[in-house]
Amino acid sequence: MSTATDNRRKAPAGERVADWADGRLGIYTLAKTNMRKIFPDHWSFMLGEVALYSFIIIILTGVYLTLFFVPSMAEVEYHGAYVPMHGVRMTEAYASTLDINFDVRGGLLIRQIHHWAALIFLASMFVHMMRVFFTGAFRKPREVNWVFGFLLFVLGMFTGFTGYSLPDDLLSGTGVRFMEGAILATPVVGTYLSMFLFGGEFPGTEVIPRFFAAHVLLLPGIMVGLLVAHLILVFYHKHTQFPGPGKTNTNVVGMPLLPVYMAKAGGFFFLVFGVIAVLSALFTINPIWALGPYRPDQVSTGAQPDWYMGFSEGLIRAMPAWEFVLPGGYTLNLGVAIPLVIVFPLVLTVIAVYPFIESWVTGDKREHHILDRPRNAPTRTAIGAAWISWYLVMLLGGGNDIFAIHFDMSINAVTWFVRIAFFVVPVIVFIVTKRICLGLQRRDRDKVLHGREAGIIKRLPHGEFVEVHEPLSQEQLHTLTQHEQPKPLEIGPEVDENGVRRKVPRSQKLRARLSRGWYGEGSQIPKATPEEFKEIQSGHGHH
Ligand code: HEM
Ligand code: HEM
Repeated sequence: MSTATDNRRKAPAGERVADWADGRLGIYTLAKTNMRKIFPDHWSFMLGEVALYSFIIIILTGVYLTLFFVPSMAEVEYHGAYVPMHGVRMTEAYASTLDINFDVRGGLLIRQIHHWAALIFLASMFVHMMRVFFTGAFRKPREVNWVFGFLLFVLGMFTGFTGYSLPDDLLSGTGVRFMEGAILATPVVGTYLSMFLFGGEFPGTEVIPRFFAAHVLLLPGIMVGLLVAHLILVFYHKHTQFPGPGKTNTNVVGMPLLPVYMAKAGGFFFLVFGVIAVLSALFTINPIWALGPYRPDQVSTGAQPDWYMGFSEGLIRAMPAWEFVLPGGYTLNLGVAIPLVIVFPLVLTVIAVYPFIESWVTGDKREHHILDRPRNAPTRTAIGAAWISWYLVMLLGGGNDIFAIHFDMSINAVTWFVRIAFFVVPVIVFIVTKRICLGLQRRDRDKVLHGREAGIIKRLPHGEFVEVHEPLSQEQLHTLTQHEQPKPLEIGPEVDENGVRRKVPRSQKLRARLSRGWYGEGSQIPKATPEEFKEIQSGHGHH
């Protein structure tokens, strides 16, 4: 007679491991609720993924660099593999970075991958942020996730800056000097802050070890925490989707996370890694051996920060060198304080709180899971475009010397152009973008009412030529007409029917005025009404 135990077939090994884990971690319930989670498909949703994958690549390569990099400002005489530097006195930080390039196996490639991945990481974050901005994906309930993302962007900038400074070469030292200047220009506390950061007079012997701790531990640690929170929120809110048939504020149309999305994401990771590796293998970045070690009394020509710091560099180069000595001998360096201590943080703050500003102006407190087509939010799109143009102008300002040399122009002419463009270009771009959006809305309206121009010309029996218009499909009609066209906020009459004045706070008046700019006449083209559509369809007014 056989026992019950003999009869029971042994479960496959994988299932047994899963059972074991489920008993302790509850993975079945977790997987059941999340594995079939739907992800909508659109190429622009891959931008966040590029940021994610380049961040992973940065961490992997960073760990390798940490094995060989020596974060010390102690002076040594170089005798490594790079002969032209033999006998030169330098810090251990610089010497160890030379060693990473010339003595460590794979060191140069890993260093290049780390640097290229950093540039792509910040660029992808920037473009991802623009995607979120232009489609209105930051609206309720995602405002907090916008703030998390914003913090990732700022921390990414500073992590990049501290990393860039670690090799202690002439270029990066010049960047640290720039930062010291900004700190010193801060009224009242500047000198104390600088002394605190550098552990005494610039450059001292402390800044590299301190930047190292911040670069490999503190800042990436905070970033990993924020990133986890960011992705949990993406999961929790579910992803937004572009308007289309069957897509509503209460559903998500797309592919399940497992297996489709996971397979795609895995492949995409290797694609991003591959592109960064090819870039790093082919194009030299930051050849510190050609720059030499940092010395405070030297600056090389054409010194440039990485692109994401170019905005602040432009601000400072365009600003006139205003400096006043106050009674009592206190120097106020407005030429540095205005751009770096006031304008730069102010710009960052406005970006951080933008979702709250917009919802205050529009009075829109509803949840949005369907994205805006940028043309249907002309004011927001125009603000975004104006901001990008402003950023580019400042980037040009940050490279004024490079432009002057390459285009054989006077550096003063470039600087004056940037000063004027700083005020003029964003205004022009704002107006032009808004008009383009309205033009596109008008085209949508025409397409809805009259169909798509087919490009086929027909001659009627009485001799008239007409162009054939093809009607749009139901899906296309839905996409072009699903958006709402809210009315601007009204504050109502200031005097009631009994002649009693109602006090309207100034902030409400400002809000109403801004709301008119957002939704009022001239900011949206009324979409075709069902009546207009029916009339055209029934044959009247057709051409
Ligand atoms: C370390 C940097 C970042 C990573 C790795 C990251 C990653 C992601 C990923 C993978 C998604 C989902 C897919 C997508 O929509 O692209 C996402 C969504 C989102 N991200 Fe980021 N992000 C980063 C930075 C930012 C920044 C700088 C912002 C804005 C300031 C931001 C705001 C958002 C918002 C609001 C969503 C939700 C969008 C939606 O549901 O449509 N993120 N992020
Ligand atoms: C957002 C994250 C990060 C960014 C944007 C970033 C960026 C950079 C940049 C631009 C450099 C200068 C590279 C060069 O010499 O050309 C650098 C250097 C360095 N990074 Fe990072 N990094 C990040 C995270 C990390 C992490 C997590 C680690 C370690 C676990 C790390 C370790 C290092 C080391 C040791 C160096 C100095 C060696 C060298 O300059 O080649 N980094 N980093």
